[in-house]
Amino acid sequence: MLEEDLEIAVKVVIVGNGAVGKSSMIQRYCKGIFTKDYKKTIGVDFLEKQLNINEDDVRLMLWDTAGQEEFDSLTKSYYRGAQACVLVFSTTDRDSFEAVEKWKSKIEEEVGPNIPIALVQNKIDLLDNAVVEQNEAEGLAKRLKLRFYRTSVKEDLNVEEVFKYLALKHIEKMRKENEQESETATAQPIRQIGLFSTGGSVSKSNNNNGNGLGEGSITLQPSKTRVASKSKNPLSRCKFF
Ligand SMILES: Nc1nc2c(ncn2[C@@H]2O[C@H](COP(=O)(O)OP(=O)(O)OP(=O)(O)O)[C@@H](O)[C@H]2O)c(=O)[nH]1
Repeated sequence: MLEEDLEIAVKVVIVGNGAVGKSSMIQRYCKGIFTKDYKKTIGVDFLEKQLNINEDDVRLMLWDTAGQEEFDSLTKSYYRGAQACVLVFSTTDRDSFEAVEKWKSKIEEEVGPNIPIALVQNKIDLLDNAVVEQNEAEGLAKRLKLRFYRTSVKEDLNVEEVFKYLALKHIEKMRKENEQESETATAQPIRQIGLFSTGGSVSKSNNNNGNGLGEGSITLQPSKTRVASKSKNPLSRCKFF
């Protein structure tokens, strides 16, 4: 299969207290709509969005998780395998800001410390009723080493930027891991034929011993999160399940 027929799939989880605007953010990003009604998420929802970043086709699988504590044990199981995270709090809800560290720990407990996270202060159209100062939000982002965005889902401010940043971070991370793997593979030549890991690209160590067969090996590198079959149908760029 040709490289250009592949796309990068990224599992993104959206977390944060109830009513901060998580579902609205995904709806805005995927469907371009905003509704004033609040319908709390029961468990989890899932939407998908395709985008193109520097020639790479990326499919974001967006998991919208319930912010209410009653769903905690259920939503936690959906964090597994997440490759990026949007952590949202609201400009008008102090508790949601104070819960940021707790959400970060919850995510990292399930998926480890290296997951790219964007910290998002939503509802900045309501700055007149703000209960969180801009500098304290920025300070928290700095202390937790998270990229910080201020968004208004209602006014469609900065929403795309959040997801683009996470997609870019994921691609960067994937490239680094691939490079490290190839470096390790060249540094330690494998001397057995038939040793391989699942899927992906083939690399050959060519150590010909004179009988034409060589004593080298064929190593199959894992293909990471790439999935096959790039869809050319523009209507399929945003799906709702
Ligand atoms: N003014 C304003 N209201 C917003 C914004 N984003 C979301 N809302 C409103 O905030 C309320 C809660 O939004 P939701 O998206 O349902 O919140 P949620 O975080 O998914 O909530 P849970 O499902 O309980 O976790 C809704 O009434 C939205 O219309 C925003 O940027 N500005």
